[in-house]
Amino acid sequence: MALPHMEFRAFVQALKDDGDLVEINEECDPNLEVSAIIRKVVESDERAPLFNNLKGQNENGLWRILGAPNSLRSDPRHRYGRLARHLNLPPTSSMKEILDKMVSAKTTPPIPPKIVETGPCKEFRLTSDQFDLNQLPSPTLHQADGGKYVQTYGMFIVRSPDGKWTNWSIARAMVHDKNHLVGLVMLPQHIAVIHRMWKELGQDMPYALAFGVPPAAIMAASMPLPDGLTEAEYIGSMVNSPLELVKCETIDLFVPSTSEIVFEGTCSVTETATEGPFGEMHGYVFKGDSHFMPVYTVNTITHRKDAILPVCACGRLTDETHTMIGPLAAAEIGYILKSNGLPIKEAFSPFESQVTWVALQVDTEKLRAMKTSAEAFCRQVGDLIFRGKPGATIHRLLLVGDDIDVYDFKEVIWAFSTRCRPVMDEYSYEDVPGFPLIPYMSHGNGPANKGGKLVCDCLLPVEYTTGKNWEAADFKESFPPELKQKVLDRWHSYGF
Ligand SMILES: Cc1cc2c3c(c1C)C(C)(C)C[C@H]1C=C(c4ccccc4)[C@]4(C(=O)NC(=O)N=C4N2C[C@H](O)[C@H](O)[C@H](O)COP(=O)(O)O)N31
Ligand SMILES: [K+]
Repeated sequence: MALPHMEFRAFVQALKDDGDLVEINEECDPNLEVSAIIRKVVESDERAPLFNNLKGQNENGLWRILGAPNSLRSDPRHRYGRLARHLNLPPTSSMKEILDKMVSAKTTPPIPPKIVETGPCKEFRLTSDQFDLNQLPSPTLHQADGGKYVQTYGMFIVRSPDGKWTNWSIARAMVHDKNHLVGLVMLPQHIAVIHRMWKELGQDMPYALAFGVPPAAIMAASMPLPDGLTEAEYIGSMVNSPLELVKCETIDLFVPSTSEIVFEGTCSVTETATEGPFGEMHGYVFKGDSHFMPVYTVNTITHRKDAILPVCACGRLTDETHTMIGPLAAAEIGYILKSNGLPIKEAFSPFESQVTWVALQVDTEKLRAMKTSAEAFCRQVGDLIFRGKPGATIHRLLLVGDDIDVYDFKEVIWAFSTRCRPVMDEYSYEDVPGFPLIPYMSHGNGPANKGGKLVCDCLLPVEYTTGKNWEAADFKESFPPELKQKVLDRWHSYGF
């Protein structure tokens, strides 16, 4: 078996070896029961549930379900252990180490994938008359959802008509009928950009949808990497070995050879159907909130024996939409600011902001050397991020000083609450694309797709000129080191 970050089945075994898996062998109903269990798991950072016995499985065990594939662990020492296992990092890794790994391939040469003849994803093959997506255990995730969201943690593979750019990404999709899905295809996402290219040609877009791909791949699929970048090469470079891909049966695309399940077909550039509502990443499902979205035809399914479908039952904290979408966008945002020469040290999207904020730690010594004003600096940051794709889902950028750990929300909210004067220290952006999935946008008072963004300056004026002129009234900063050491040494003998 390959390493956990390179093969999904090995990843599931690694969770089991970590004591981070609960195997449920009694029959569970994919209609809400499975999702209710996953919801309870992710709301309490419980171990990942593997449902081995689903109502509706076919004779070859298609399919089982792994819930909460990339959510949090309750032990603070292994909080991000499931994410770390996606990247072959130690389970004690911090979020900083995980995100640094995700940007590490920006400065190393791409490693193209290796094409192999066949692989485990080819063990079984079903043509469209041999399966019915409504009979298979496609899960209903929230009672008000508009359909069975079978696709929440699989990877769409689509390629530009000229063949130069192959994009891997996660985008949701629900069962439309026996052999069709309908899925969210929305700009500025690359799947929508490429869909438009095919639409201009008047040709339906070939796609593959691979479930249970190498965990390192699904991480990059969820990251807003630059336009035109082929994730397969990026991931190869990130893990320092070529990904093994195998050709699809019916279309000219390639999928990871160890994928658990592969759907193949074409995404219509003309036919749409109602998609949604869906219990989304910000924690809401609005009844009747559906839109017309493209229809995907599923021509062929190939899969492993007893294949596992990974499922993200998204909504309120803390699931994959929070551990991945916000932090991975923050990693890209931090990289963009640094590569434009701005004095940014760390970038993170706090879960408590429902990943609508990114906190940016500023190197204030370098900031002072810039001899800039708060307004000029904040506008520089806002213009770079709010007018680009990686910032699409973020509505507040918080600039904080060296003393604030952006990975610790208590620190971030302290700086925001005490150093950013409402209105005066906030720089608004109403003329940039907005993120229509946030309720104050989709169901708010203003336009759903435009504006509603702020750069919040949580740096006090002295941090721009002469530097921090205060001490925090806390144990760390308000006592001489030798006294602190004495207190720590004697903590237990005092009686604590
Ligand atoms: C990890 C994860 C990511 C996403 C989603 C989900 C999970 C679990 C589910 C649970 C299915 C919920 C929705 C929520 C989704 C969503 C929709 C729009 C914006 C953000 C999220 C959405 C979706 O339906 N449509 C979409 O276009 N992008 C999604 N992303 C983000 C997307 O994978 C990243 O943005 C990535 O960077 C794409 O690649 P590229 O285009 O940059 O190359 N999808
Ligand atoms: K991507």
